[in-house]
Amino acid sequence: MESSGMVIPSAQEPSSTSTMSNTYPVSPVTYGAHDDGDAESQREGSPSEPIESHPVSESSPEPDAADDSYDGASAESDAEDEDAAADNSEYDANPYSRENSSSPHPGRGVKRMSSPQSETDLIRQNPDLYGLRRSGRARTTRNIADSSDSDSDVVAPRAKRRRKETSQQPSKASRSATVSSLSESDSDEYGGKSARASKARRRRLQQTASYEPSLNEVRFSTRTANKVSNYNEDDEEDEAMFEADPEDLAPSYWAESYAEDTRPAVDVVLNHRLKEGVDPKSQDLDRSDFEFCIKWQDKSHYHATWEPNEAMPNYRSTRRVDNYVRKVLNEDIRLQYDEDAPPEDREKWNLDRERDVEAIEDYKMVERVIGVRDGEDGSTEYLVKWKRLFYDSCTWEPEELVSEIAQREVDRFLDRTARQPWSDKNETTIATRKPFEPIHGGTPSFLQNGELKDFQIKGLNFLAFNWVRGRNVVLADEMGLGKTVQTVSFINWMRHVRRQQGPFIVIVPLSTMPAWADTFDHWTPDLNYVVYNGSEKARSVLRDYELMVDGNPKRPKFHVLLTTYEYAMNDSPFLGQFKWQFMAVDEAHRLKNRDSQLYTKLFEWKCQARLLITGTPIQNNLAELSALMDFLNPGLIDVDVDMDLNSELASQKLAELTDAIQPFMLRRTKSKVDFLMSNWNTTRTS
Ligand SMILES: Nc1ncnc2c1ncn2[C@@H]1O[C@H](COP(=O)(O)OP(=O)(O)OP(=O)(O)O)[C@@H](O)[C@H]1O
Repeated sequence: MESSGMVIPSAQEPSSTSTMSNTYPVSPVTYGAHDDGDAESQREGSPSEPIESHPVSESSPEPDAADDSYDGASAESDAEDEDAAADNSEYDANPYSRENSSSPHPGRGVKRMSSPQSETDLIRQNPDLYGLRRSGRARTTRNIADSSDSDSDVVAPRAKRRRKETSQQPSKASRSATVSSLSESDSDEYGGKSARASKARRRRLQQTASYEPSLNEVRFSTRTANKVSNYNEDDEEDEAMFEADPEDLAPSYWAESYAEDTRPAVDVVLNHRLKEGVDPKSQDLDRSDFEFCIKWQDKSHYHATWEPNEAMPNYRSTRRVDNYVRKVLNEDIRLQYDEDAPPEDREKWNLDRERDVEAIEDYKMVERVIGVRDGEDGSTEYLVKWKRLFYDSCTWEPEELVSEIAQREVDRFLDRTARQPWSDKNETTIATRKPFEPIHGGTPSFLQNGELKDFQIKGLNFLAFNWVRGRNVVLADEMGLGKTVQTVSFINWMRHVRRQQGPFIVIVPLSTMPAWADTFDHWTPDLNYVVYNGSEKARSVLRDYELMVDGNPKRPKFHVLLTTYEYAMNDSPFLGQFKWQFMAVDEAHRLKNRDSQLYTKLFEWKCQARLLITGTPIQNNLAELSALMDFLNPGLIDVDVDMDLNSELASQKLAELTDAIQPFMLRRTKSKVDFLMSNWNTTRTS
């Protein structure tokens, strides 16, 4: 048992919606498989209807080890047509669909990055559409908050100048974008002072994460971003906030008069409470009646302490406390005691505070132990990654403490260190792999906490069958049918049945990253996956501690690296050093342009097996289809991208093309698998 419960801070990415063209019939072509196929039968390439007149169709995915093809074809249902048409109308109706790039690379021709706020709006307003029509499954368990370090710097000496600089970057509001409806719904709901304070509260609390403007970093968390506040942060209009705190200034500022100040420095004020004995009904409360929960600079949230107001002279950077008092405490007092304060303001304020406090408790929980060293006094120290914080917030902590609060994570770390992934070379090499043996008899034991549906086991068999054959495929099930679950199952099949321990890489859009992490956590808790994201500093910590033994990419120490397109492209020189056993690309229609940077970079990586995952395998034209097919199996399928779709021969040619593609693509629709969402709940055991 190695990892669990990863938190997903991540990079904010450009919108993934694509520009539609009319070079191809509007209805997306679908390839699919009946879910009711005979377990032993297998049909190879039965012709289907022409692509332009009908969605193409389906086959039984039941594998047969003796055959070279896993599936056959037949016409997809009319229902599929309707789904497709509905999808397209959605597309056309959405303004973002035409404006934003399908390529995450910002520098390409007509393509451009959406503003982060637009991205946020798009996610929130169109959860299905974002990421090109993923399912409507709830993705609200984790949300995005920015990870800019400017939060904690805002009252620092050079804050004013910095702020001007950062205004050249994507706006701070943009960086604070969140997919949570909660985070945005209140913008107009409450006015006046409390609204401004509320806005400030929504800014993040996490401290001092270094910010990478180029990646426009954001954070996923298990809670809404607006639960995370930085009470030390300023309102835009509050210029006084930018005055330098002399205590924060660099030593050189004071030249000769400087003497080292060793007092502890306030990093963030996390909370406040009335001192013991103070009457809460008192009408003239002020800051002297309160204690403040202080997170100290260079220390984790775990070591935050309660300090009375009169203790502040003992500390540095207390301007942050002043700011907190002005912006949070005073507002809190006003809302609690002013009878004229609107009740809805008070209610919202209290809810926000509760959420903030909950979030802070998470920051005190050990998510992973990632390193060990001898401390200065010879005692052992562990490097701790804290829950919901990026890797650049890792801190070295004494062994006694970590053992006391997270012995399980210590054990997991030691276990990972002692048993590095090892793969069976006979299975790694395609020529020496054992024949395929389909999974029968229900959910395999290498999956935990749930039961796969029959059609998902067939999907798993489809992936496994083709892997054994050395063929790369597309999993194109309709949204919500469990493509993520099937892919995660397949990865664990490789590990447990074929003794392949990676490294595997899963490249996904930002919006689906939390769902991926949840799926790994839930179904394969024995698998060590690492979420590769965060600022340059965070990724540097990741590289130093989580990925390789002795810095050697030939000796990976993780099973799966989960990342986004942005990081994959940005860190391609590093990530391209690994010899990937398997690469899965989610929302893979992003690879429809073979000239895009994402396509060319991923294509260059050494990778033995590839899987494309998409609910909309073919959208516009044959060139896109050709690009996808060549990404998987270069040169294997000859797609005539210049085909005249109006010619007499078009139907026949398209039917032939359909046959050629069919073995490489599995698509089922909800109507075909008799899909009932409520079934999930009854089958899950936890
Ligand atoms: N066998 C199962 N048992 C319980 N829950 C399941 C099962 N299969 C899928 N789910 C749940 O259904 C939801 C959708 O699954 P998943 O995300 O894997 O689908 P998907 O095809 O990848 O969807 P999308 O195209 O929207 O990404 C998830 O919440 C997942 O946990």
